[in-house]
Amino acid sequence: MPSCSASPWLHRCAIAGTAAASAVAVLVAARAVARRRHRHRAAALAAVSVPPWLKWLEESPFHYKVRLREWEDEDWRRDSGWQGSDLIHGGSSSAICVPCYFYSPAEMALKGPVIFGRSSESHRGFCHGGAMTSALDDVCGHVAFLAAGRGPWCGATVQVNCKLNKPVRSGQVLLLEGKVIKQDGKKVSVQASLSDEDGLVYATMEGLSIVGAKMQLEESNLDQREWRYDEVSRTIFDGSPSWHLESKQRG
Ligand SMILES: CCCCCCCC(=O)SCCNC(=O)CCNC(=O)[C@H](O)C(C)(C)COP(=O)(O)OP(=O)(O)OC[C@H]1O[C@@H](n2cnc3c(N)ncnc32)[C@H](O)[C@@H]1OP(=O)(O)O
Repeated sequence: MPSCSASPWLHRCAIAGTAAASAVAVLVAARAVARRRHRHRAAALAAVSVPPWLKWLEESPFHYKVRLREWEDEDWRRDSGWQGSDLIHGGSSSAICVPCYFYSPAEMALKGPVIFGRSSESHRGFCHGGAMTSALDDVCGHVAFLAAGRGPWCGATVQVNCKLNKPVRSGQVLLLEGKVIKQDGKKVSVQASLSDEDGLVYATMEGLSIVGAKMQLEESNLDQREWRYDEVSRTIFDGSPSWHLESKQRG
């Protein structure tokens, strides 16, 4: 290091260089933290993944696993304008947790396990009817977006008419299924159900979702995303090119 008194200019350069190096170090550390958080989140989702009786969904040649970046990447989610965690796709600590969805284009049907967590409880040991309805609402929206072929969040669920047939125990894992039965312009009619391993039906829904609706006052690239199908991994991604590639590399 040159003498400071001998060369104030060199001294300033050295300080600037040190500051730049620190900034780079902070950036690298922040990236590492983000990557670690991402891995933890993916591990948390994997930990609550598909129960043995629904493993066939992972192996089915007719189904594609659906991956939305906002379900998996908390940092990206926060930086992209989301303000909280997803009611349904927020991971194992959620009251209602769908760890993954599988879509069959041929059937226009979306299926996935749903875990009603301890905080979904209402009456002693049983889960809240609103929790069952929320799960059905979620599948109604997402199956409509997939079947309409546009992209994620291209509309909303506007009707969920549910029939709650049997009480669901808090902690219970059920199969959540939604199927498009009709599309009339922007209106997509969906039938959905919650059933268990033995085929017992706990709830059914006749729902309506609207597609091609403007959901944000100011639209951004996020609202223009399209579904991307990856035939090798049998996955549907949310269409952000970098996310698609990064996810493929990670497997
Ligand atoms: C975002 C979804 C993610 C999926 C998983 C999560 C599910 C959700 O929680 S979604 C969030 C909860 N839902 C909402 O907040 C929806 C609130 N509603 C809305 O914002 C608006 O109704 C919106 C934007 C969806 C539709 O508005 P807009 O694009 O102006 O549609 P609009 O022209 O009024 O209606 C289109 C058609 O749908 C019909 N329609 C609209 N709402 C309803 C309704 N509730 N019931 C029956 N029909 C309806 C209209 O009658 C019209 O029919 P037609 O074409 O025959 O005349």
